[in-house]
Amino acid sequence: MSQSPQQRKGESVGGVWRRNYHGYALQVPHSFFTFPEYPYAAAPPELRRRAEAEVYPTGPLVQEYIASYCARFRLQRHLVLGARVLHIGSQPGGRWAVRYRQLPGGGAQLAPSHAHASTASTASGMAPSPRAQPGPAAAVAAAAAAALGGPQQAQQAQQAGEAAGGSAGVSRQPTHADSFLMGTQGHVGALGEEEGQGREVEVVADVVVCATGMYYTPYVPPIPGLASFTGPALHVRDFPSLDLVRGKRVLVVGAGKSALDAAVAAASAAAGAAAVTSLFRAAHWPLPRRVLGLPFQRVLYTRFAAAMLPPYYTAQGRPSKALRHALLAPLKALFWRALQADVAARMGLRGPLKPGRGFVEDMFYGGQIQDGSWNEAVRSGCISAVQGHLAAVTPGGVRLADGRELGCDVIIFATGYTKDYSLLDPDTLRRLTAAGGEGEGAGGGAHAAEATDAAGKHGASGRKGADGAAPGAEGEGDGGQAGAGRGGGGGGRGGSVDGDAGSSGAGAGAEGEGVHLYRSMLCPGVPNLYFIGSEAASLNNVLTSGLQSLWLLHRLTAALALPSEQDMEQDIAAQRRWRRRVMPAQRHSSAVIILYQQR
Ligand SMILES: NC(=O)C1=CN([C@@H]2O[C@H](COP(=O)(O)OP(=O)(O)OC[C@H]3O[C@@H](n4cnc5c(N)ncnc54)[C@H](OP(=O)(O)O)[C@@H]3O)[C@@H](O)[C@H]2O)C=CC1
Ligand SMILES: O=C(O)C(=O)Cc1c[nH]c2ccccc12
Repeated sequence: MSQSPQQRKGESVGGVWRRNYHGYALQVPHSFFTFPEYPYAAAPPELRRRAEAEVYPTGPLVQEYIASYCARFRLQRHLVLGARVLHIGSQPGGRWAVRYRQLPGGGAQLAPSHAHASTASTASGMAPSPRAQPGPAAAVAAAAAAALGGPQQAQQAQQAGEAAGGSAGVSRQPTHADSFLMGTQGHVGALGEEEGQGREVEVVADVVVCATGMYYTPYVPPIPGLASFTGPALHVRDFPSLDLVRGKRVLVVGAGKSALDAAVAAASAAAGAAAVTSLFRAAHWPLPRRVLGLPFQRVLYTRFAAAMLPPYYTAQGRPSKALRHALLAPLKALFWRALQADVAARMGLRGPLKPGRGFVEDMFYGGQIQDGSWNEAVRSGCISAVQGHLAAVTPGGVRLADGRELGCDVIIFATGYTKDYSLLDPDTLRRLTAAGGEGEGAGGGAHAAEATDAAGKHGASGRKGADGAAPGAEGEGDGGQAGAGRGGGGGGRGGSVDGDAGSSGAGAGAEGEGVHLYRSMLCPGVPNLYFIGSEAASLNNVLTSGLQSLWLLHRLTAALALPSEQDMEQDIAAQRRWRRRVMPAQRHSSAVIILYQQR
């Protein structure tokens, strides 16, 4: 099996917006993907003009916007570029020792004396330190920027002449970093070949903020025979150029946003592919840009939509809320049925293209805005849509569970992302995965069911809950999930698929339903470690990260006191029970906020 093409670029900020699949673009209007303190109207005229012309901007434009944001708030001063974090270990006194490798050509070194805002070092983010206060706008802004993508942010400005290191020696920097924001160079996949090179550096930080993103570490299911495939097999994130598919029979695995977009790109006339097949195990509800005669956001980004949801976990045990929701149940069912009917009609969803789950339950997978191109391409025969379960890869294609064989020359796995917190020391990792209490017959706070196990449950839930308003009606079954600590299934590291299941294992539970945190941001019993963006999926991620940054700012300036550890544990446990009842089990279910963002 051949390697996927690697795209090597200079460093810059932007995470997933810096490089992704061919033709990727923002699925929401750019006004919903904007730092509150930096509307497009405040951007330089050239960027502003281009954004005005693109309500749904292309990925590179979003990346430029993020870079422009960094320039505006002069965040370069706080960035360490081309730094690959190797280990984050807790130290006595609640501090963290962060060890990283400064990659050759990897940009600027940490220069504490030049740092203006006093911030603590992070794996790939930053946080204001309690000691000397940065201007809130800059601090919050920087943290929000860090939350945008993968491990991550860098800025070209400091790059010149910094062919850092070259030798593999270990240097111990000053033991206390005043302030910096750390980022690796591009995707992890691009770094593998540099393993063993560069200078190792260790710094001690008061606070670590993990802002490594929800969608950074590619997930490729462990499929037998993958290594025997003769053509390229890659994760969708490594599909930046149509050259890969010219004249080829292309198989795209998955039915999420990336999968449908990649299939449309591969089936375009410009790509000149010989054939394109979308293979998926279950269809998801597409969300058209207009629903019920209105722009989608006028319907779904509202308190009305929030009121139509199953009650939030905080309503548990409150009779008045329970009564209100019981009274509203018929209206909720009606509303979601009307919405589903409208979407199904608008997008021509029939047969296997019509999702079995109700709209609300399905949104817990992440949701996706579609402009109808994929459905149109399927209708016109440019894409063949095949529903089935991938059982094995053969040298010339794939075999499905029902025995069908599909021949193909290229496989694009648009099978989503996982988390990898294996940089954290084992004790911290154990605490993270145990948050909210262990037990309940499910093997700990973070399950380690593989996606396929989770699919078993999805399959079982099948066509129930079609009214979408009461997905909880399926009961609390945790069946099929067991045993924390399985790290399998995270192949695809190195940018291509090597079939080496388990190579990137998250170590403890990130293959299951994720880590359950207090307010999606911290783990009781693990002081000075915060998560921004990497454990929260909403329908407005920049805003969510921005709000989390503000919260953190108040927390670190001691303006905000936390509840007791016991109360936080109880809150996490209540939330986890509710999630298991209301949401389908999947890799990100501990982090899903989605439509509840309005509450
Ligand atoms: N422009 C934008 O703003 C974009 C935003 N996004 C967002 O990023 C997030 C991630 O999207 P995406 O990259 O599409 O990933 P998703 O996780 O949403 O989708 C992964 C897909 O892979 C399938 N899959 C996973 N494991 C297996 C397996 N073992 N066998 C078969 N199929 C499997 C899933 O199937 P199943 O559903 O059955 O589990 C699903 O169809 C989403 O929230 C999306 O909205 C993504 C792209 C662009
Ligand atoms: O803020 C973003 O990055 C988003 O695109 C959020 C998002 C994820 N899934 C969605 C489904 C419908 C609308 C927005 C989103």
